[in-house]
Amino acid sequence: MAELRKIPNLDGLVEIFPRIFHDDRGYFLESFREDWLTNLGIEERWVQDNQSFSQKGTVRGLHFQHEPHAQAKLVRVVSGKVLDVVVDLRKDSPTFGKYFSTVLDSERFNLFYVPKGFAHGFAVLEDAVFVYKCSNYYNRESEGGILWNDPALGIDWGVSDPIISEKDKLWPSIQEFKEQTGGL
Ligand SMILES: Cc1cn([C@H]2C[C@H](O)[C@@H](COP(=O)(O)OP(=O)(O)O[C@H]3O[C@@H](C)C(=O)[C@@H](O)[C@H]3O)O2)c(=O)[nH]c1=O
Repeated sequence: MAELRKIPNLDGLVEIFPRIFHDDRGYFLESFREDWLTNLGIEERWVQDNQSFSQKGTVRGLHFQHEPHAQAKLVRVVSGKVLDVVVDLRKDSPTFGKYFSTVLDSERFNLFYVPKGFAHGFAVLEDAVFVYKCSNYYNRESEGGILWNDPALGIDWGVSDPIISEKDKLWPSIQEFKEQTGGL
């Protein structure tokens, strides 16, 4: 059985630690079970799987999609190690603007469930193949983000001077985001 852990103080986030079976051949694990989440009352319809590779020292994020294309995500690595980061952008959330980070690695193969309403990103601590399920299709026009290194977020990414896309250098601060949208 996998171990499920709700993240205290940030409602809606769940970390999942699958049971890993090692033997002479290698290892086996269940990398997805719908009932992990439905047992917690979380219903998602996963419609898209994504995979990316990133070199050590990369940061991707912090991303979300606006409604009606908002996405919940179920993220993990298949190789390497990342620091996965989410920021609560839910309009009426008492924890709006708060972040949570957790290490995802290919020893524990832990997964992280990120509901709609959060910005998501990760810093690559060891070259990583990152895979994730999404509950809505990619929609370029609905892409949004906030600036990964906005001092107001206070995120310790564990990398300095990262490899980062031009797009990700230009997202607004959380203050600008809040003024422009009020939240997700
Ligand atoms: C995310 C995505 C990108 N693309 C294309 C657009 C672009 O040409 C190329 C690379 O896109 P990006 O630079 O946005 O990729 P990336 O920075 O890896 O974007 C991802 O970052 C992480 C942190 C997330 O949370 C994801 O939801 C997603 O936003 O792939 C798709 O075709 N489908 C998709 O679902």
